[in-house]
Amino acid sequence: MWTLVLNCGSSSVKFALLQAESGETALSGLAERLGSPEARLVLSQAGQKTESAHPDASYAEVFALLLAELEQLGLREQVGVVAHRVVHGGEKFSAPALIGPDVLESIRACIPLAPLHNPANLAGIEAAQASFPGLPQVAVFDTAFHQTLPPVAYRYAVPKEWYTEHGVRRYGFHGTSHAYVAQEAARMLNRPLAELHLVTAHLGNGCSLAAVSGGKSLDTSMGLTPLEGLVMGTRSGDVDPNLHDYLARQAGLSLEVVTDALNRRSGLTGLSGLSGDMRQLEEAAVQGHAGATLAVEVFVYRLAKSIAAMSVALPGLDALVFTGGIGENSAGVRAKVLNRLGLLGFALDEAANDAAVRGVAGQIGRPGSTPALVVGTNEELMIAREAARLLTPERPGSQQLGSNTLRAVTGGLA
Ligand SMILES: Nc1ncnc2c1ncn2[C@@H]1O[C@H](COP(=O)(O)OP(=O)(O)O)[C@@H](O)[C@H]1O
Ligand SMILES: CC(=O)OP(=O)(O)O
Ligand SMILES: [Mg+2]
Repeated sequence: MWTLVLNCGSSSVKFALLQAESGETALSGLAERLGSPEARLVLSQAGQKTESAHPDASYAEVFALLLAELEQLGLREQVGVVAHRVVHGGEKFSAPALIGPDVLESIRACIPLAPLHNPANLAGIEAAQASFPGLPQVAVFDTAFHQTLPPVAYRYAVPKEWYTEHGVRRYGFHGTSHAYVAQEAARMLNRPLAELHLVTAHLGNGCSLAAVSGGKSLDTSMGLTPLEGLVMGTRSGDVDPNLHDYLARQAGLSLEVVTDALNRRSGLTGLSGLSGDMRQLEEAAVQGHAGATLAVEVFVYRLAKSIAAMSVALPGLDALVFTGGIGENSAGVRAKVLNRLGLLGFALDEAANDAAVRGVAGQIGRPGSTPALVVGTNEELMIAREAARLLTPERPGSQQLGSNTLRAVTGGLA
């Protein structure tokens, strides 16, 4: 059965049509800069990439283009389930959920906690429901994997009623990616996941760490929202919590202006004054751009510091895992990070590090040192697998959903 996976971001949509069992992918792609004059669609099929410009295209228009493409390939009728990445599920979801009116309402209720992501996720769900009215739609939550965090990791040191009445706690994100690369790391190390203690570093546009012990998340660097923790492409990560107050009094800036700047004009973008794209910054740093050099150095310093802090959650550290666009491709970032982490037993194998680029996974630590692995993430495959696990009752670990339950939660659609 083919699964259509949709990952709707704040200005982009990633999608894949794949088989959950084998990972065989018929079509995948990315629509980015939606709503802007530079909007474009990139499709990958059988190793071939095609790119087209669609100025000012919206989510709905991109979805129509995707459907037309599926139709043309004769695959539209083959889609058996649509699986959606949903960024914030609050405390309600520790597993994927079949989308019905209640689940939609819960996703909507989490909009204030992920204002950049959840509205886009809902737009994707609504578009898919309209186009595939008879099919089960499954939500796979970024937050679900981190529902195993103990209170010591998820509680903030703030008044108790903020937690009990308003849900103020650490939730954590990028859960499907952290879970997937932890499984892959166990395979590469040839050891059971159940006995491994890992720190996983997902370094894309958004960046986060997780401490994964026996396949369970024990701590993570993102918090109530995807703004906390590491330096990211456009997000600040950790700042002094008094920042809003200070800027309001000192510069007359409103809550909205500061929040928007921390999300969209900070991180690598804010530090460099040039770009939030690591590859571009590394190139500019080589040319002597001072802002780019500073941005990369701050990114690396904060990352190394957080990896050391994250290892406190674990009884030991069996390996560090790098993934995401930066983790998979930037040998420079990986080298600088490991060189700062000698105290955790890391020692870089330079040749292995230089060899590990897009699509090439590998061990980049010297023999006898704490292993450091580069692992390609595959959130789409993991989302398809999670959806299949939910919908196939006989599989071990899946939820036992009978057809009546299916009908109930989908409001009669299944
Ligand atoms: N060869 C490379 N060298 C350094 N950074 C790279 C390279 N390729 C991609 N990146 C960086 O990866 C980041 C995007 O990561 P990605 O995981 O694709 O993003 P997203 O979170 O949107 O999925 C960007 O900062 C980009 O510059
Ligand atoms: C939660 C999050 O930060 O997601 P992304 O990296 O896709 O922005
Ligand atoms: Mg990504």
